[in-house]
Amino acid sequence: MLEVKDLNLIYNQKLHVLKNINFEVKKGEVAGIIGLSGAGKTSILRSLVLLEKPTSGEIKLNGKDLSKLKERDLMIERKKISVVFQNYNLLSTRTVYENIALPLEINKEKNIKDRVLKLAEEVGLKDRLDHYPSSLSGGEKQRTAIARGMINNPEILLLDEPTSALDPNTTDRILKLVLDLNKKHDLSTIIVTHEMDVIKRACDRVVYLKNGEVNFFGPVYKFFIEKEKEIYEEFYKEINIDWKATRKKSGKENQKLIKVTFYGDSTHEPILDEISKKYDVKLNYIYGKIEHLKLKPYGTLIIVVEYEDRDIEGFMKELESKVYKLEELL
Ligand SMILES: Nc1ncnc2c1ncn2[C@@H]1O[C@H](COP(=O)(O)OP(=O)(O)OP(=O)(O)O)[C@@H](O)[C@H]1O
Repeated sequence: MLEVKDLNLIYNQKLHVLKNINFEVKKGEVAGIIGLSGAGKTSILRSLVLLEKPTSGEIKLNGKDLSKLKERDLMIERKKISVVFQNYNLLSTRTVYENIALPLEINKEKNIKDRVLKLAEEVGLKDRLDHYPSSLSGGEKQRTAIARGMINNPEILLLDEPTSALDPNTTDRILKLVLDLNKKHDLSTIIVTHEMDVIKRACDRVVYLKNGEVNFFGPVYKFFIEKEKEIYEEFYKEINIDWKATRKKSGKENQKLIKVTFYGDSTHEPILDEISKKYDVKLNYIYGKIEHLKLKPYGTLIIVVEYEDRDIEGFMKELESKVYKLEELL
């Protein structure tokens, strides 16, 4: 439904911030756009709704290239994409009710009260409708901004850093709300974030932006499995394991250092235990973790295999056939 093709954005004819960006978002999908500060996330978000006119490339919504539309047609198509900005952009002189109703008032639409009340109930703001933004918590402000974004039944909801200003419990509740709305309305949702956890817990596919380029675009599980080392080094420096030291320590004869990746149901099965017994090899676990993604878990283990005179080739072959990925690190 949304296709971004060879998108380029150059600010002031010199700063090339978005370089040949390609990705798509399907109907009902939750896509995440992640990158470190300065990677170009906000620039993409602004380009998607033509607040920034792309220097070249296409932004196709249901086959129509928004960047080529005339002002009037663009206004019509633009209404199908709602943006919830990071600072909420709520009007301080209007109550929660009046903030949510604003887009309907501007369009002089009917049944405003019914629609606002229904949505307020859905997002959990029924008891806050006559409050002003200054008396709302961060989570309530975010709910109000999301409700206002949803009031026109958009086809795409674009959320800019929806949880970066919230505590962990409120983050949980806002992500749950976003996923509930996504399911109930079969709504395509794009979340711009710098938090890996948001990608893990809420997204189906991810666009990983690095220095204005798409470094990865694909399913979230593939992203974490294939880009693991890179993203751990970039985003979680403090828990990165010392690969060099690990390699050195295990560099003896009749030993292999392997990395095993599981995905889905096999993550919780005793595969290694069974195969190691069958081939009578000894396993020394150096590092392990299980991550819970939106749909299925994935796990990584780093193991030293001690094999003496055992059939190590048979062991490796059988293990490879039963796990998502097997790598020999040494
Ligand atoms: N309107 C603008 N004019 C000129 N340069 C800009 C403009 N907006 C952003 N930039 C520059 O473009 C680059 C990408 O910025 P952008 O805000 O898109 O990144 P970001 O990934 O959203 O970062 P952050 O997470 O810090 O918000 C930065 O070098 C920034 O200084």
